[in-house]
Amino acid sequence: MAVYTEVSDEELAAFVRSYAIGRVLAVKGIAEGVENSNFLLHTDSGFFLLTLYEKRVAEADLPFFLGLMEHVAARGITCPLPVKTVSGATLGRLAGRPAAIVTFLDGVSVRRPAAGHCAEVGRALAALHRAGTDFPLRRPNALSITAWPPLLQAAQGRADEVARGLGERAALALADVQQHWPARLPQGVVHADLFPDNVFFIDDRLSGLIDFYFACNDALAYDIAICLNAWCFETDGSFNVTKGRALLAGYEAVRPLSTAEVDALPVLCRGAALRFMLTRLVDWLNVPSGALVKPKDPLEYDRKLAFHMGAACASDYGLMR
Ligand SMILES: Nc1ncnc2c1ncn2[C@@H]1O[C@H](COP(=O)(O)OP(=O)(O)O)[C@@H](O)[C@H]1O
Ligand SMILES: N[C@@H](CCOP(=O)(O)O)C(=O)O
Repeated sequence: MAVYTEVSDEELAAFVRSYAIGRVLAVKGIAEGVENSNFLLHTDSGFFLLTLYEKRVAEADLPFFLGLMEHVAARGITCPLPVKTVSGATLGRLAGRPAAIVTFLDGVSVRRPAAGHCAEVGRALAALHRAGTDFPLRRPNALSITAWPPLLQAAQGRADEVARGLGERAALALADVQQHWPARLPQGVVHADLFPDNVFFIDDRLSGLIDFYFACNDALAYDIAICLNAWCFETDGSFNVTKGRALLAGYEAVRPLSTAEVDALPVLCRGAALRFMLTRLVDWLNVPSGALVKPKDPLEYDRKLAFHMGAACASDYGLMR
């Protein structure tokens, strides 16, 4: 469970009084997630999601995240909407942390995505990219390629405690992506964390997207690479090319890829795998004492990275040209 910050009943009641959503009837820490403290809030007006923003979320970035949700929702993307206080603010402070209340989204995330789910995610990702086109705020990717060397440095000394050779594999992958990283791909607002736990379905139809707290400006195709990694591998570590094909076809039905994006797909997948391996590794080695959190497995992404290091072209991911 990700609850890093505890909130007293008195503090919560006072915080909720600044909104026009009635009294708190119940509150419950949420069992998923690793980044922020999340609570399901039941009030006289219904259900809401209360988030206290933790270490990786810079307070200065919150207007970008909350504004983006409002912006894309107004353009047809189903996602949580920030609830405003009676004085019109979307952001407050609770238990010493920046905090916001957003609307509750119906649906459930899928644990074992099928090709049909991957196709829906591809379409939704492209629709999100289109919806973000005219978003006026900017946020550079704080976890882009320039952030990976310090992450590796922070973990390298202890990486082999997790698996033998892990530090060396990461260093080799980093050198490789640094050498081949594409410079001028189409840019825009990317979600940057569209994992299965951040996509809801109802009756196998995609019903909404959540967790915009890594969103930023970056190469749009990098977001596709993140999704190929998160959606198209099997639990035995193999890449499912049928799922890859479905995701990419879903994406291209809404936003066709340029030749440069197609060509860059393998290195983008390597970079995306390395990024999540490194953040998971750093988190794995630094679980805050007393936090109710289950860190995610860095070795899952070590295995994905190994697949990508052997993949040469976009057809290895199911993209035919
Ligand atoms: N708006 C929402 N509506 C319904 N459930 C939500 C909403 N936001 C988050 N959740 C639930 O809370 C969990 C954790 O949220 P998430 O934003 O992924 O946390 P974190 O950013 O801390 O990792 C999600 O997996 C989902 O179950
Ligand atoms: N998706 C990331 C970690 C961020 O977790 P989320 O719950 O905010 O999606 C990972 O799997 O490493």
